[in-house]
Amino acid sequence: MADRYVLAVDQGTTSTRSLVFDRGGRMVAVRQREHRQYFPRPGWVEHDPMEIWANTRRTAAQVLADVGGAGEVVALGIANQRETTVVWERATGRPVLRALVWQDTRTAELVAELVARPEAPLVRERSGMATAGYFSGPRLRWILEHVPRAQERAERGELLFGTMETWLIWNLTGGPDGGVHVTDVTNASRTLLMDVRTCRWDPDLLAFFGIPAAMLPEIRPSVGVLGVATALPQALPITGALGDQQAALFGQACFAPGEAKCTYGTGSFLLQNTGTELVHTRSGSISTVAYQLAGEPVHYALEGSVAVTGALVQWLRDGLGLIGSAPEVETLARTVDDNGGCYVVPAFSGLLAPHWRGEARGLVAGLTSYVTKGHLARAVLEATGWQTRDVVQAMAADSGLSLPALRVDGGMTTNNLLMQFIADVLDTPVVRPMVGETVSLGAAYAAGLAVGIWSDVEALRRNWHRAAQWTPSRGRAEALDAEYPRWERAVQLSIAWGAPPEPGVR
Ligand SMILES: Nc1ncnc2c1ncn2[C@@H]1O[C@H](COP(=O)(O)OP(=O)(O)O)[C@@H](O)[C@H]1O
Ligand SMILES: O=P(O)(O)OC[C@H](O)CO
Repeated sequence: MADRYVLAVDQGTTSTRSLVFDRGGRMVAVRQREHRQYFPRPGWVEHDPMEIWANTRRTAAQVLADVGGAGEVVALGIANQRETTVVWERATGRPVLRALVWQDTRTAELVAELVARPEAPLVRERSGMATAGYFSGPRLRWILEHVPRAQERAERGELLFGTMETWLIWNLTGGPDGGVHVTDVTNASRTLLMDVRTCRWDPDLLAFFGIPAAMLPEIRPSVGVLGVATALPQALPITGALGDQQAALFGQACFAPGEAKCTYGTGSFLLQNTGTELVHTRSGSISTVAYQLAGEPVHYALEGSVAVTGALVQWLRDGLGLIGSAPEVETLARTVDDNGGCYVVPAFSGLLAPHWRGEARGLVAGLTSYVTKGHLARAVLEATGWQTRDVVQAMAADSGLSLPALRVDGGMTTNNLLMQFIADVLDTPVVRPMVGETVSLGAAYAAGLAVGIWSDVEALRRNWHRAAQWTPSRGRAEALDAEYPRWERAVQLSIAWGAPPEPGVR
């Protein structure tokens, strides 16, 4: 009998990848296409949804051809960049403007107005999230205010809203000709419009943001039938969809409360499974949906989202020209023994968790003539470690859960110096699995579970194998504990720097 395979689409911030996995969780084919990044104004970041749809269709068709007759591809799972917001015409499938990407900061003023309203605490209570421009709700509000007649057209049901998985599923299942308008519950949890306890659109939140219910997709479990993709060379049931960071949690087999992963890429996203009980957050982490299997209760996670980690290394390379490639940051950092008293806070577009201060701006603190580019490189890497500690502390305060180990993935995890620093600064072992493609693997797992490729999550757990581990160095945690207040002070300075000056102060 031919092997049974699963197709996964990983629709990310910079590219779209289609991958095919076998039952052992091994990747047997992969195709990738980058899409253009549009920066029409400072702080604005846009993608062309039509380009992303074309890339999805093309890469998926390519991998299906690549595996050819070798095995039978039986299901499709989707993982996507989260919070990126698309609005399109139901009748034509044409987006009303380009997608507003999760990194886009144009809603800053709008968010400040919303936060000042007396009903604002409702947002955290109901959605589990912070009222921040990072999430989709404010972007959708912005679109309805700025695209001519969008509000009235949305109210009449002529316009549809979706995050990337919704947009892709609608197109895959027929677009204007009967496309299915659905979202998975993890993506819906990032909109600020869903009650995180009931997992339904919340009328009070819709009223708060002024969003017409007629434009919203139906919320569905992450694992279960979402539709049939008829727009591919082979019709395939779409049986899994997850936001990419939740997909990485799934692909890392973090199914038990306390198990956690952090994906270290352009930004970093630490998610810790908290089980089927919702955790109320007060310390700056957010309560998000981890996943839901059809017919089963929702599993929740706490999340610490950090906007800039690998992007700071890119800045060292492209902005300052101090290194020629990202891996060179480790060589440069190893030319010195410590940070020389230097701290870099990469608040390029404000700070996300646990501070949620959109106005913060980046800074380099502690400069003396002693500091060299080696110290700066070390401070750049340490910024990722310190930010990880910030979010882990907030999550521990919110959940009371300990962190026995941190599973890691993403481009920065090839940096041994950084991974050791993270193990030391958290005083926790850091482990990396054999399969680094955790996002797409998670999407494949979700889709494959629904069609019986894997019997249950325990079968997925057995596929997880450790490739590398970093253990805390003896005595280092105490030294870093003592140093941590300096980092915290640098963060406070970066927030103060971005705040409007007090009246009378020049
Ligand atoms: N050896 C390294 N040390 C530090 N940072 C690295 C290293 N290799 C890659 N990076 C950073 O990792 C990021 C790319 O990781 P990736 O997981 O591909 O990110 P994304 O999925 O967000 O595009 C880049 O920001 C790059 O600067
Ligand atoms: O596409 P990525 O990997 O940059 O992930 C983006 C996150 O989903 C944003 O919340």
